[in-house]
Amino acid sequence: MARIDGREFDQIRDLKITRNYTKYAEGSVFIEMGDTKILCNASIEDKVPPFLRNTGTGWINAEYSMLPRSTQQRKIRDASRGKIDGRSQEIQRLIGRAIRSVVDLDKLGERTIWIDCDVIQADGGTRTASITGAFVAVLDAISKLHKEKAIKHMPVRNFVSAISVGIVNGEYLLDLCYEEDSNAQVDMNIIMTDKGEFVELQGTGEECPFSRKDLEKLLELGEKGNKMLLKAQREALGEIADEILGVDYGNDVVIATGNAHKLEEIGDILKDLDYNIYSLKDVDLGGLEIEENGKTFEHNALIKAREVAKRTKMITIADDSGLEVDAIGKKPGIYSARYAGENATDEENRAKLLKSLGNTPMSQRGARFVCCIAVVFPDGKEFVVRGTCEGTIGFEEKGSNGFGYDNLFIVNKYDKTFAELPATIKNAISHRANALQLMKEELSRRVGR
Ligand SMILES: O=c1nc[nH]c2c1ncn2[C@H]1C[C@H](O)[C@@H](COP(=O)(O)OP(=O)(O)OP(=O)(O)O)O1
Ligand SMILES: [Mg+2]
Repeated sequence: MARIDGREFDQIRDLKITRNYTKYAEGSVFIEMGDTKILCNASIEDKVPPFLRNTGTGWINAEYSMLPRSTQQRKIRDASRGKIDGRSQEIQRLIGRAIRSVVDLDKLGERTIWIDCDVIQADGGTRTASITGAFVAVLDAISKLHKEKAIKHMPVRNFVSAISVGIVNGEYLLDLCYEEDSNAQVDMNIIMTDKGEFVELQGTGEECPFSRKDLEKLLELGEKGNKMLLKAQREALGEIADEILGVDYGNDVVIATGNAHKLEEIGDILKDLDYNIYSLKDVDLGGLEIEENGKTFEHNALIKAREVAKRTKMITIADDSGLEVDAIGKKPGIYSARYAGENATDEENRAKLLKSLGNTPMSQRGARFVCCIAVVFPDGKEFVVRGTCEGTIGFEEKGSNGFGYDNLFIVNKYDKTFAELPATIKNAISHRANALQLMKEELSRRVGR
């Protein structure tokens, strides 16, 4: 059955978030969701309620109110009635809880943030839109404090938003307008963070109890809706959002290596990160030759990543790696690929290594693989990490897996060469695995995934 405003069952209403709507409040947001329109102001007061005095901890309090003519029939002002009704009371406590759930009150210091949500026009979903708008206002207000250095560390951990879902005439619907809300058999408010976690669920089957399956369907819709709200909040906040969510560099990553084995190992370790992974072959940069003229693994990795990032405008990952053998002064080091000459094959390089070590006894054939991974972002930001793996250089080649010096490198932990071990083990303990683990941690800090 078609919805009264022609939306799909999983479509939210037109959403508009306007920041700096009024001029006095530290954070002022006007949120419009279809015909629901709410002014959400966040004000900062330099004191806290008595129970928090001298604790260094802050507080967030919310008030919610509907203007007399926000509804179809005029509603008497709270002030004229002399008290706020139970519904408003319940809603304002919900808003307070939702916003507090994503803010570190300790880091806020002894301050109170007052959230005022005033409904200008109500067409369903006012409590959820209040939360979505109030979060933006609060983040704006807190960012100001942070910018002025009144607070040291950003107290906002996550984004939070809220949306309604329900079952109307037997259909699961996202973002109910008033008409739908008042005909709903089940209605539910779903408050979530950007991490996809739930902050609060308010579901009632007053008209008709609902099943576990119904609940799952509703949660799925709620998740979808909150994702759209998050996107709108992020767009409205611009750079301020990046501080909390990480920068959104898109989903494309290119691995800048001419080495098919590295490509496979790196791709394997990154596959759970939800990126589209491209290789140099996919991006076609002509016969690009990058001169690895750095003096360290770190520098060479950066040289490769920078060049490819500049040309592809994608997040670029490059690896520079090699073998350090202690008995020969950490050679071949950064020259590992060209140890036996500029276009040397792996075989030639290994032969040269065995020759240079000669009869050096096992106890003095200690070595380590080193891997530096550089990540360069489209905006030029970059970082580099290093991973190592300790071992010993054997007297002869053993095993047929892997590449490069693998069949000469006996891993201490297994007493077998990398070429004798299955890829699953190598990819769990190698220098590259260790570097990639560090890379993943730093990457997720920066891009928020
Ligand atoms: O897990 C490994 N197992 C065996 N050997 C390894 C490994 N990791 C690096 N290696 C050796 C191969 C090459 O001799 C040198 C890397 O040189 P390096 O310039 O970083 O790589 P590359 O020229 O093959 O590819 P590219 O620069 O396009 O990424 O170290
Ligand atoms: Mg190379």
